[in-house]
Amino acid sequence: MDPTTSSTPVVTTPDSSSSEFSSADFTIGRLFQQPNLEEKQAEEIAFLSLTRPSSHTDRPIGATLTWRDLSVYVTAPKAKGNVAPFKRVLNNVRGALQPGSLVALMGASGAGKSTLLNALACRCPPGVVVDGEIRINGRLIDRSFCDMSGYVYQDDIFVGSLTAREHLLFTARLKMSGNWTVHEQNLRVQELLTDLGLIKCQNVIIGEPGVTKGLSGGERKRLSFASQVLTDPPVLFCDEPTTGLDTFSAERLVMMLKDLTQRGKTVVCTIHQPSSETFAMFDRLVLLAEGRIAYQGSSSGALGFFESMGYTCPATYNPADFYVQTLAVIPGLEDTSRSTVRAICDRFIVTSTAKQIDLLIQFETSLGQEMLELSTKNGHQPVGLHQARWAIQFLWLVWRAFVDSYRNPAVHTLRILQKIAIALLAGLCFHGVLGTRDQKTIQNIQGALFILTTENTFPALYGALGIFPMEWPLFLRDARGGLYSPSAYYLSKVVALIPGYVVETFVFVTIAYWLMGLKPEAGAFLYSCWILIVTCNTAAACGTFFSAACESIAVAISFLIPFDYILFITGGVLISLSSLPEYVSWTKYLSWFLYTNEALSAVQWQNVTSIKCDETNFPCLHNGQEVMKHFSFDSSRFSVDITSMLFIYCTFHMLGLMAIVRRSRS
Ligand SMILES: Nc1ncnc2c1ncn2[C@@H]1O[C@H](COP(=O)(O)OP(=O)(O)OP(=O)(O)O)[C@@H](O)[C@H]1O
Repeated sequence: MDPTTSSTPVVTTPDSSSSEFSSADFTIGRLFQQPNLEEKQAEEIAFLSLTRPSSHTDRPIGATLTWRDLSVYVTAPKAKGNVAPFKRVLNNVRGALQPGSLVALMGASGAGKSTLLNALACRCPPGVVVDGEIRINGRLIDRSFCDMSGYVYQDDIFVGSLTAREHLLFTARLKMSGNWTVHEQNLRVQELLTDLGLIKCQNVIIGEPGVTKGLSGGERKRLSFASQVLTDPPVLFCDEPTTGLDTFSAERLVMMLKDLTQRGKTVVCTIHQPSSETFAMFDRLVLLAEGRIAYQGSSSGALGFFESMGYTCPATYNPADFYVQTLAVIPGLEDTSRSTVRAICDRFIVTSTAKQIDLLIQFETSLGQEMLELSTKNGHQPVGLHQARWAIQFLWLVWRAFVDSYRNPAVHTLRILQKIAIALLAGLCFHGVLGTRDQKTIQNIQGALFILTTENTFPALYGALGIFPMEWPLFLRDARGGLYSPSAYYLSKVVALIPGYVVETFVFVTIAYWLMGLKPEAGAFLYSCWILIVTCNTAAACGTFFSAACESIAVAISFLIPFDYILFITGGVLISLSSLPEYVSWTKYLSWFLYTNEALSAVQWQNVTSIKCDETNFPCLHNGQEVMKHFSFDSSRFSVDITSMLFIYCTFHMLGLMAIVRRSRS
C-alpha cells in the first residue's frame, strides 16, 4: 500500500481550494474512511512501522513528517553565577512535510536550521534537549527512525584509502545485511554507482583533501549521498549539501534529490545561498528566524507572503537571498531586525497556510493514535531497519582496517626499517660481550634483555596513542548513526594491529638476539620471541587504553609519561625489587617490564650450572639460579609472568572499551 499513489482524496480542508496542502495531499486520511479497518490492519501496521517489505523490488514507502510544540535547548556557556544553564534555540515550532517534497530549510546564520534538522532527524548531539512531538506518519519518532532515515552531513568523512565502490560495499554490508541478501546489496551498490555517475571513479581511492589525491568534491558529495540512500530511506536529511560545490555540481546534486522526491521520498535540506536555478528546484520552503518559523509552504507562495507584509523582492534579486536578508539580525540594527522578525513570524502563524499545517498535524496525530491502538491490540511493535549482526560488523571493520593498512605500505616499510636499524645497532653494541660465562657477562646479559624489553614496549605503547583520536569523528558519526557498535569497532582495531606487532617483534628479536649472542638455542630464541610478542601487545593494549580514554594524542602522552615511568622503575633492573619502598612496591605487579624481564631471564639462566668467578669479584654468582635470586627473580614464576601479562592485556582492553563506549555517549 503506497500512500503516495492513492487515488481517493478523502479529507476536505476548510479552505482546500487555495490550500498549500491540497486535499489530495491528505491521502493518509483515507484510513479513516475505511469501514473495515480491521481487515486492513496488516498493511496499515506495515505502513506505520515503515519496515522494509520482504523483496528487493518493494521499496519503503513515503513518509509524512510532522512536529509541534517543538523547542530545543542547548547547554549555554556557563556565565558567572550559572544562572541560565540552558539556552532555547528553537522556540515552540510546528510544521509538516509530506512525501514527495523537496524542502529547503533556510534562514540567517544562527537561526536554528541545523538544530531543527538534527531534531527532526533524531540526531541531536548529547547535551541537547528536545521538547515536543515529532511524528512520522503519525507515530512518535524514536531511535529506530535514525536507522530508517538518511542523513547527509555537511562535511564528508571517509576512510580515504578505500575506493568509492569499497566504501559503498562496506556501508551496504553493515546497513543492509538484516534485510537484503548479499546479491541484492551488490545490485543496489551497482545501481547507485550508475545512477549517481560514480561508475567512472568507482575504483578510485577516495583520498583526503589536501593530503592524498582522490575523488573530487562533487564525487565525494555524491558518494556520501549514495551511502545514505542505500537502504532507500523514506526521509532524507541533508545538511548544506551544496556547500563547497560549484554551481553546476550543486544543481546536479539538487536534481538528484529532486529525482528522489519524485519517487515519493521526503528530502529536507538546510541550504545556504543557492543560485536562483537551484532554489527553483525546491518545491517547499521552511524559513527560520531567531528559532521561530517565519514561513513554511510552497516556494512560490513565499514571495506573496512577504509582499503581503510589505517586503517585495526586487525583480533582479535571487528570492533565496532576499528572504535570508529580510530575516537576518543586522549588527547595529538588532532591535529593528528583531522586531521585523517577530512581526513576520507572528503574521505567519495566523495565515491559512499555517492553519492547514495545524490541521495536517492533527490528522497525523490522530492517525498515529489509531494505529498505535491497532498495533498494541495485535501485538505488533514498530521496528526500524535491522542493524547488522555484531560478528558482521566486526568482520567488515577488520576488513576495512586491513585495507587501510595495506594501502599505506610506506608506513609499514618505514616501521620495519626502523626496527631493523635499531636491532642492528643494539646487536652490534652487545656483539661479542655475552659469550663467556663470567661475572661481567651477567650484567651484560641483563642489559641486553632490558634493551629487548624496552624496544618492544615503547614504540608499541606510544604508537598506539594515535589509533582513536585520528578516527574519532568518523567513529562517532558511524556509531551514532547506528552503523556499528563501539565494541565491534574497538575490537576490530585491536585485531587489525596484532599481525603488525607480531611481524615487527619477530624481525627485531631475530636480528638482535643472534647478533647480541644470547643463549644459542632454538628453544630459548623461540621462547624469547613469544615473551616479547606478548610484551609488545601488552604495551600496545596500554597505549590503546590511553588512546581511547583521551581526546587527543597530546593529552594521552601527558598521562602516559608518569605512568610508564613508574612501571619502568619497578621493572626489576634499575632497582632491586626487594629494596623497593613499601608504599611503591605494589606497583611492580602492574609492571609488564618486571614480568618480561623475569621471563626472559628465566629462559637465559635456565640450566646454567656454572659461572666463572674471578677472585676480585665479590660477591660471586655461581650459577643461573643465583643470578635469578640476585635480581629477586624466580624462574618458577614463568607461567605466572605470561599469565599476568595476558591479564594486564585484557584489563587494558576492557578499560579501553569502556572508555570508548562512555565517550561515544557523552
Ligand atoms: N550544542 C550547542 N551548544 C551551544 N549552542 C548551540 C549548540 N547548538 C546550537 N547552538 C546555538 O544555537 C543557535 C542555532 O544554531 P544552528 O547551528 O542551528 O544555526 P544555523 O541556522 O544552522 O546556523 P549556520 O547557518 O551558521 O550553521 C546558534 O546561536 C548556535 O550557537
